[in-house]
Amino acid sequence: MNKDLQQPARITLDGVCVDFPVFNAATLSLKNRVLSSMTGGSINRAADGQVTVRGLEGIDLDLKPGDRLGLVGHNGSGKSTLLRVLSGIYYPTEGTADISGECVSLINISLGIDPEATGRENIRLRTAMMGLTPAETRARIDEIIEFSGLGDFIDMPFRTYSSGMQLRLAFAVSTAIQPQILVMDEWLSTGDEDFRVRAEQRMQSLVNNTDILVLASHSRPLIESVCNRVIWLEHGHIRMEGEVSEVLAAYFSAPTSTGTNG
Ligand SMILES: Nc1ncnc2c1ncn2[C@@H]1O[C@H](COP(=O)(O)OP(=O)(O)OP(=O)(O)O)[C@@H](O)[C@H]1O
Repeated sequence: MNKDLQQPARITLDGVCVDFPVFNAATLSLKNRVLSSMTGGSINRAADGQVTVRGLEGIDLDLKPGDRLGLVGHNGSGKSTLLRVLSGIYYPTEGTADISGECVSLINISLGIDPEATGRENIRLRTAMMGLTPAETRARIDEIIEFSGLGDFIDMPFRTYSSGMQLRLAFAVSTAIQPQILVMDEWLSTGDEDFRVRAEQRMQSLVNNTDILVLASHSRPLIESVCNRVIWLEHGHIRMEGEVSEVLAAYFSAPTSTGTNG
């Protein structure tokens, strides 16, 4: 989309809750409250017996251009669920999520890949999933193929690729557009030395030029290097929010059931 026509990016969550119904939990004893452990959301049983896991509870969030938000928290604290709400994959069970701006999620870059289709066909599939029109894809496809370095293999079925070649294609297409909002859970780095250098530059450029970044990670150095604000999630709630150094210091020094954080 023409940058001049774009609305400023904005993310506003108001009281967002996400519940997951669990259909085969009939024998689950709820006497042992899950909150006694450090991991996971709360497990609840409704009057009709339906068991649900509450992945997120009462999340309020307001992100504007310039915000680089890091998400930390134990396993099961709700980081991936929140990233999926921000990517439009999950809708809140309660509350509202208003997300304005082109969003690219790098949570699962191999999502939607068809192993029987060729690399070129998979580029078209993936760019369509990312919201590009056929004309926008045509304008970018040569660059994506060039970046992937797959040469003539681009017209071979994806299933014939080595695992490194598969990742090259998935990376090249997933990072082909500069979004206003970038959602990710790891710093993507893949391929042999030459590809890794180019992938690193491309990731850095995406992160530098996105209006809003949301990054969930267990890596303290990664969050420290790219974020300017951090939320600590615990059992689906926001336990602490604020400056990077302040929140990370509290999170990494907090006692845990395993004696270690991250
Ligand atoms: N599809 C699902 N069905 C049922 N419960 C789910 C589902 N997805 C997530 N949950 C639950 O929601 C809670 C939050 O999970 P989530 O994956 O968001 O945690 P996380 O912080 O990303 O964890 P990790 O660090 O292990 O990746 C957990 O209690 C999890 O069991």
